[in-house]
Amino acid sequence: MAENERQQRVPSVIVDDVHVTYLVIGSKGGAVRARKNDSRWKRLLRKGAKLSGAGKTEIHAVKGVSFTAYDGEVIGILGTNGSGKSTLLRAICGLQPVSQGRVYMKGKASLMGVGAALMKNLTGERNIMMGCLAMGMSPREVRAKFKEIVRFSEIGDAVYLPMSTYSHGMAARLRFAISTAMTPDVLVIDEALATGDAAFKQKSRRRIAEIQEAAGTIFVVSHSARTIQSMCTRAIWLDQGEIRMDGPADAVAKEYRAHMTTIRAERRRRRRERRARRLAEEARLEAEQPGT
Ligand SMILES: Nc1ncnc2c1ncn2[C@@H]1O[C@H](COP(=O)(O)OP(=O)(O)OP(=O)(O)O)[C@@H](O)[C@H]1O
Repeated sequence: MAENERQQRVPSVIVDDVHVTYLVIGSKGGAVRARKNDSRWKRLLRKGAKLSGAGKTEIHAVKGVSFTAYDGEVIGILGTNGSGKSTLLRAICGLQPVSQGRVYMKGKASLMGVGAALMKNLTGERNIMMGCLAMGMSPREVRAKFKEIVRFSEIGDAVYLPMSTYSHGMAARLRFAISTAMTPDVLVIDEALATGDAAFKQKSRRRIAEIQEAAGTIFVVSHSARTIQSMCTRAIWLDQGEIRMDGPADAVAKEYRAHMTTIRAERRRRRRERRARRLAEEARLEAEQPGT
């Protein structure tokens, strides 16, 4: 990239050597020892979790992540389950305390999928009010935006019904409409684009483009390299809490896909080997049976 182009870019988020460690409390030493033999816990331990005899488990979910995001960038965060994507984005939004490092932010971040803030037993109308207030809008601003939010979410009169009566798609559309009601400096979208029909996806992409044009920065989390490739200008691949690759979305998505293909082939190979071993063992036992 040319030096003057680099100088013109305006940083919106600086993530500086960020670590996030979860402390899970509530198991006694014996239970901890028992969990060491549990395959799920073995997986966690491989990812950096530490078991302590005092009934505490430390999960080092994000390990020294550093990068600078710029205005106008749409950054995809890629990674397998448990690689730390959501944790990192929650830390960027200030919703997750970091155990080390810092996040510097120009302006305000809005985490799309204000799921935590929305309440199922309240109507869509009340949730629009609460969700927008939580994002820092004034009651007057919310009232002014109300119709637009309902129109965008396509839920019609259901806005006056409790959210518990909504389909998954209706709830997801309302969340998207609320979280993009104002143009945030930094918009964080966690897996939300997977929901909704093709037309709504198209509409949400247009809205994202509008935010991008308003010189904001957008982060998109997805398991799908294809989504990241089609929507993002840049991608960061997280692997076990660390950055494995950071670069143009096309290049990162391509590498990630190749890596996943290798992993899947390796899993298939191991499954075949396990099956062959089991069949061989069964055949051996059968051959040892008296009278066979
Ligand atoms: N609230 C929590 N308490 C304890 N551990 C957590 C918590 N949230 C996440 N973790 C652990 O932190 C690690 C990273 O999780 P995170 O949800 O950030 O990953 P992810 O890449 O977003 O996963 P997914 O794609 O499955 O949503 C995982 O090992 C997970 O078990």
